[in-house]
Amino acid sequence: MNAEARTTIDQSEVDRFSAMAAEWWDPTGKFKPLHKINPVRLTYIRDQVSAHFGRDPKGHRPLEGLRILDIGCGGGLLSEPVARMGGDVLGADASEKNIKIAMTHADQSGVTVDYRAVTAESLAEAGETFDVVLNMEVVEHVADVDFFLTTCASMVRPGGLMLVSTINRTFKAAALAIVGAEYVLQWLPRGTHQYEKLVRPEEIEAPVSKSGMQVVEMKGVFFNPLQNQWNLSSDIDVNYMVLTRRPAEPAPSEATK
Ligand SMILES: C[S@@+](CC[C@H](N)C(=O)[O-])C[C@H]1O[C@@H](n2cnc3c(N)ncnc32)[C@H](O)[C@@H]1O
Ligand SMILES: [Mg+2]
Repeated sequence: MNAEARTTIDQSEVDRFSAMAAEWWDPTGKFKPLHKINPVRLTYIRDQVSAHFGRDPKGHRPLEGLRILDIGCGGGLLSEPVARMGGDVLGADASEKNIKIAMTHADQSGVTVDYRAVTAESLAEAGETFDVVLNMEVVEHVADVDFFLTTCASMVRPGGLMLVSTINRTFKAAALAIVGAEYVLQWLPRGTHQYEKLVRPEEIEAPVSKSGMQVVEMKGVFFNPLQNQWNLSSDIDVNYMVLTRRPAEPAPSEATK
């Protein structure tokens, strides 16, 4: 395929999210699962990014001054709280409708986020770079996972991080995240996730490594029905997050050794 023809946009996926855009900030609406999962993933992001950049995670604005890309930001459920933690956040989404909803909500909440209706490939082409790329719940909705991940990774500065979260392509995920969540519990509209589009850990690790980054750890995120909440877990068979980092550039004196 001609490199210029390569795109990460699966138009039917983007259209599906655009059609639900009005519901982004309704905690009981179609995005309820993302609202429910937000506390556990935000704590993980805050703690990992703080530890990596030598910040106090319990400080007032631990992410102050870090340039952060929230790729596939939707209505901004992550962008806003990350900006509140001090992050200088660029929220990018392929859907203009999502970006409009995100902008209106940020205005109303008094949070500053640089929202743009653009793709990862256009940001990379423009030479944008970031200390942290948040790549949460998007890879299972794009057209070309390998290209999407190498493009996102290319924007991570030396010494920076990328966090990827998605759903594994396993029998257990088909049973819990598709049949359970869409058909039995009806947490999500039917058709939100297609089994073939789910992403295995090695399909994240390969493009990330190819881009010169390393996997630091993988963490499962599991719903506990008794507590009615999501927790971190060592089981990455269903929902999981991958923390990756780009090695820092060697100091000039070391580079010449
Ligand atoms: C499940 S939502 C995740 C939203 C947000 N990251 C979160 O976790 O709260 C997936 C989002 O990815 C966006 N999207 C799909 N394909 C994309 C692409 N190729 N580039 C950028 N955004 C994309 C959709 O429009 C949608 O808003
Ligand atoms: Mg998803």
